[in-house]
Amino acid sequence: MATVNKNLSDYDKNTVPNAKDFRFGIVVSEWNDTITEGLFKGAITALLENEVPSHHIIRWNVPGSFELIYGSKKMLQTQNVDAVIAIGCVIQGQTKHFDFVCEGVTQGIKDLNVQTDVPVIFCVLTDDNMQQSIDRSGGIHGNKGTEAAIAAIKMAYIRQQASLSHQIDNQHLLSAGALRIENLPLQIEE
Ligand SMILES: Nc1c(NC[C@H](O)[C@H](O)[C@H](O)CO)[nH]c(=O)[nH]c1=O
Ligand SMILES: CC(=O)[C@@H](O)COP(=O)(O)O
Repeated sequence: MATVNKNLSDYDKNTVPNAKDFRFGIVVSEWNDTITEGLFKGAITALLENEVPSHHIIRWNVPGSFELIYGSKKMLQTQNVDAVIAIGCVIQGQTKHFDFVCEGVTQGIKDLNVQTDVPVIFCVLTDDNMQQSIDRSGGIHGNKGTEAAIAAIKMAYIRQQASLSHQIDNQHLLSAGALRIENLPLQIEE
């Protein structure tokens, strides 16, 4: 389904987990800042509407979308966040640079999701022209920042539940008598 058939700001509040204890990092590209500020507004509004305390949200700015990769990596490495939202807007110019920036930031953020334990949400517009970006950052097609914030809450919840499940599994094993190998007395053969 293309964006034209779906308003990016629409979501069912009943499907959004309780987010009041989660902390979020938001990394914002300064390229096309009229658009990225609109995306940020959509994201911060959705987080606050879902009871995320304002002091649980940390924002960093980076020069362009390509720097979202490093900025998001340092955000999740140094700040105690449950998810990161990477906000950018890449618009086709006269050269193939658009293709390389879009591919680079896409692969870079994918790599962060594979290699780290904190979900990084891809809130990067990759548009043919400024009007498409306006339409998707609070215009007729809604706000991708809103969509990204809801995704961030849902992924933070999945991360939390996965961690709890892992702890329960371990606790179950220990309580069922599966002692840790390092606690067993070692019998040294003479
Ligand atoms: N043309 C756009 C860029 N280009 C800049 C790169 O993202 C990067 O900052 C530069 O190559 C230095 O590493 N960035 C955008 O976010 N949007 C564009 O339309
Ligand atoms: C996405 C870009 O880097 C692009 O907007 C830069 O414009 P140009 O391809 O005309 O140099």
